Amino acid sequence: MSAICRCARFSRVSTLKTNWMQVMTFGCNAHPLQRRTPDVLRRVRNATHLSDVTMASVGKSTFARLMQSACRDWELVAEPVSKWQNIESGTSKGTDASPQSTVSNLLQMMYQDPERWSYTFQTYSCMSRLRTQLQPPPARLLRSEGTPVQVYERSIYSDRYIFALNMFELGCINSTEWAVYQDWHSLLVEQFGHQVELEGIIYLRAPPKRCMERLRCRGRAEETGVKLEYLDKLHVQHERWLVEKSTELHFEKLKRIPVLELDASEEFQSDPEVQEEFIRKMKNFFKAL
Ligand SMILES: Nc1ncnc2c1ncn2[C@@H]1O[C@H](COP(=O)(O)OP(=O)(O)O)[C@@H](O)[C@H]1O
Ligand SMILES: Nc1nc2c(ncn2[C@H]2C[C@H](O)[C@@H](COP(=O)(O)O)O2)c(=O)[nH]1
Repeated sequence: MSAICRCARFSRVSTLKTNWMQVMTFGCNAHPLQRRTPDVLRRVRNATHLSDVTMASVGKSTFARLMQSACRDWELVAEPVSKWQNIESGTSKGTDASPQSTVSNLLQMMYQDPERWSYTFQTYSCMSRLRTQLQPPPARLLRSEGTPVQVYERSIYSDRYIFALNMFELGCINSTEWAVYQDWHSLLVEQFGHQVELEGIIYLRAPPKRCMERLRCRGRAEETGVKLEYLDKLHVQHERWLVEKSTELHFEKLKRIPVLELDASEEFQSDPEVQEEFIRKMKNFFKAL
């Protein structure tokens, strides 16, 4: 790492959301804007997936509000779900036809016909996560005198090691698609290097049944057909990766990344004591990175 990079160290965090887990990762970033500041910037991404991880509904957005109200230097970068729901394509059929535009809901297509659309969905979700991870931090964080942290809801790693892997194991992505996905994913990680590395992961852990209750409570139309078994599978993927450490990972730094586990089954939304405990744990975690 160059001297310039050293004096402008960034931490990136991403959250993974799978069934109800969220992950944040931190990493060192060498974005040009970041090089101009001597501050230590911590970026957090939450995935969690996973929220996803998605099944989602572990409470990422709720957690994000808590984080941001706790500290001005902490920012959670949301996942572009609305982009997945509104993909605009221009169509121009024949010379006389005036150009028309169609809007597709890829999230809905993926849930309605996962065998047909999962690979397409993972290419688009991964691309949108990569784009998010490559964005420079906002000026407010760059100017901060404190220890800024950016947390991403999910990362390109939860895309691969939670969702895409899960879809492959469910048979919704075939072995050819899986090989192609892994090939370009590894190339992207290698090419973008430090810009996509994470320094830590925050795992918002909750039982799939609790996530299912929250998912129903949220009432997103595309998710009406989501079954508890699907959330169970996402939960297992999170546990394998973040707790049992049995998922086969392909990136050295990711194998050694620190993980902060928070019990998201608690009603942290309305309990100030639980909120304070979360904040204390996060502060200690960020400090130790
Ligand atoms: N800790 C919590 N306790 C109780 N309800 C929660 C909690 N976290 C989230 N919820 C509720 O669950 C639903 C989904 O939460 P949300 O934060 O939107 O999930 P996500 O962003 O992970 O998809 C919302 O209706 C929210 O009010
Ligand atoms: N198949 C995939 N589904 C995904 C992925 N990322 C998110 N999702 C789903 C999960 C939810 O239904 C919705 C948004 O989730 P939140 O938990 O963030 O609200 O999208 C993915 O990579 N693959």
